[in-house]
Amino acid sequence: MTRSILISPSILSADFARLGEEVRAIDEAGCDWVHIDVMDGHFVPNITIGPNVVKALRPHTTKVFDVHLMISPVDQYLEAFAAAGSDIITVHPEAGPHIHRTVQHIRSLGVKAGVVLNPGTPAKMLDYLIDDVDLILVMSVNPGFGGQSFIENQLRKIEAIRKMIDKSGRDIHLQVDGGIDFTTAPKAIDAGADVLVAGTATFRGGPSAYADNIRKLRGG
Ligand SMILES: O=C(CO)[C@@H](O)[C@H](O)COP(=O)(O)O
Ligand SMILES: [Fe+2]
Repeated sequence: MTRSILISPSILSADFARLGEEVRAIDEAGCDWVHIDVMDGHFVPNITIGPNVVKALRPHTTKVFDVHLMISPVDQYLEAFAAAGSDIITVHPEAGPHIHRTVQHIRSLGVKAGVVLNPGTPAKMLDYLIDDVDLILVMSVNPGFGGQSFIENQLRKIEAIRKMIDKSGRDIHLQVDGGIDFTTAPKAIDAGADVLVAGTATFRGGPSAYADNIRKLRGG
């Protein structure tokens, strides 16, 4: 089955001094979504950006803002990220006491809800969430940093989740994040992913290379 592949560049690898320009450059280069990694130095050992930056970037593109929250506790920040212009908010089950309630909360804000599985988290935990999410994200690195190596055994998890999604009959995106490059992208696609997050592989080579990088990641 051929499904269309979406590319969501992680702006973690962009030039932070020129973030607005970088977002416009990946938009013009043909990205589908913009992946925004939010880290708090507590849930993960790195600190990135908050809702004010998301809001400041919003006028630079009309593309989907795919916001990956790596903050704990997460619930108290959902309103701010929704109001800042997020289209999808993706949360880790370990980032709050009640993942099902968190997902319902995100949807109540008029935003699509994603759930993300760390490399050590089994697909099984989706059994009672799959009916309530719009996106499932498989981390193919441990969260916290760009530029890490793809963990190959996550391909089995992607395959298993693809079967769960197809069986559910629901329209759910299956996203993969971490170590996606021109070699690992086709493996993730073959396993059943339809949204690829790529930071290092999109931004490598500077703005003149973005369009080519995105096209190659998509398999073109
Ligand atoms: O969420 C994360 C890391 O925690 C990712 O979105 C990375 O930022 C992806 O970077 P690359 O592995 O593509 O460089
Ligand atoms: Fe991410």
